[in-house]
Amino acid sequence: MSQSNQIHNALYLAFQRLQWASLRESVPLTLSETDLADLRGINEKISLSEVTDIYLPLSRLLNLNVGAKQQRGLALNEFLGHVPPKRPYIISIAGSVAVGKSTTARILQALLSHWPEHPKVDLITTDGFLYPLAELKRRGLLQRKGFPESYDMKALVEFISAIKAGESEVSAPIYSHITYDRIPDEQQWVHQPDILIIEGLNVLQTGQDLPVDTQRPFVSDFVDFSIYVDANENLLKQWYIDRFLQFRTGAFSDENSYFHHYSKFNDQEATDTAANIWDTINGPNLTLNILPTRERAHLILQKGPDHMMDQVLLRK
Ligand SMILES: Nc1ncnc2c1ncn2[C@@H]1O[C@H](COP(=O)(O)OP(=O)(O)O)[C@@H](O)[C@H]1O
Ligand SMILES: CC(C)(COP(=O)(O)O)[C@@H](O)C(=O)NCCC(=O)O
Repeated sequence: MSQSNQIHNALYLAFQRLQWASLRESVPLTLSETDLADLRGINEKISLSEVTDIYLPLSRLLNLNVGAKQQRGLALNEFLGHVPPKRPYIISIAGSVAVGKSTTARILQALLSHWPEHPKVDLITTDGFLYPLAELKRRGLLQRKGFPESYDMKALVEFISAIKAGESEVSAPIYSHITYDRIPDEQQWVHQPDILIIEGLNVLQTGQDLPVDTQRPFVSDFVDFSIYVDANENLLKQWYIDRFLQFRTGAFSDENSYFHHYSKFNDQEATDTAANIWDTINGPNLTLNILPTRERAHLILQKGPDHMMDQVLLRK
């Protein structure tokens, strides 16, 4: 069954792919060959029609929303009679492991930075706020990686709160998919961007899903526009396995890789291993903690086979 069947129709305007694509008509934005090459650098599998049909209308919608927010800021300035600090517009991107959150985030980062009103667009992933591997082991959470309790939510909320307060420099820890751990002694710095995109499976989670000591505020309190990237679980599992098979010949062959031993696996062994990780960790996390947050999003992007977006749902 398509997961879209479970979404509350009264909450969203639904656009089929072609209807959505037509909403870019008035976008004065065209992509040069260099821009396209940059997008290909993000993910060579991304098709040009996906960019023009889905991401350009989306960048137009986001640009309009950023503009509306900036106008409200001007009204507030006039009312208060002083100039407040520059506060970034915050966009969050949620969804399952392997749905394409980071690819979506990087495409949006590239497209949004073309608009002269907001050229500085930074991107943060919440993976950096996973507890370090040793701490996950100490807490017995190795099989619960990605679950709410595996993140240092307090630090994540402090981070986003500092960004929203307009602090001039804020840092976040960095995660490595190769070492499967936080990178020690390295930070990503954020210096008052016009827009911050924050991507992670937990960005729509609220108090009900989180440990008691981190119940309020939560990430979504600081977010201006939230996106959920959605797909049927059968596809997600397949995309997870495909990515795992690619990693086997790429990242896992690095001797520092946590999964280096998997690089010796044949196709069947690697497929079985990935399917097992999906069935025991990422699949249950999707059902228990990620999918229930979907209807909190302002926009839901629904993908079909080959990562083609077939429906877009926009909150009324
Ligand atoms: N639009 C797309 N077109 C084709 N492949 C994609 C697209 N988005 C993601 N992928 C592929 O799907 C897999 C998961 O994408 P990724 O962005 O790493 O997901 P996430 O950040 O949600 O875990 C990767 O192998 C990636 O190359
Ligand atoms: C780090 C993650 C929790 C987040 O994943 P992402 O959405 O960035 O792909 C995930 O990649 C993960 O490590 N899950 C645990 C099981 C596994 O896939 O190894």
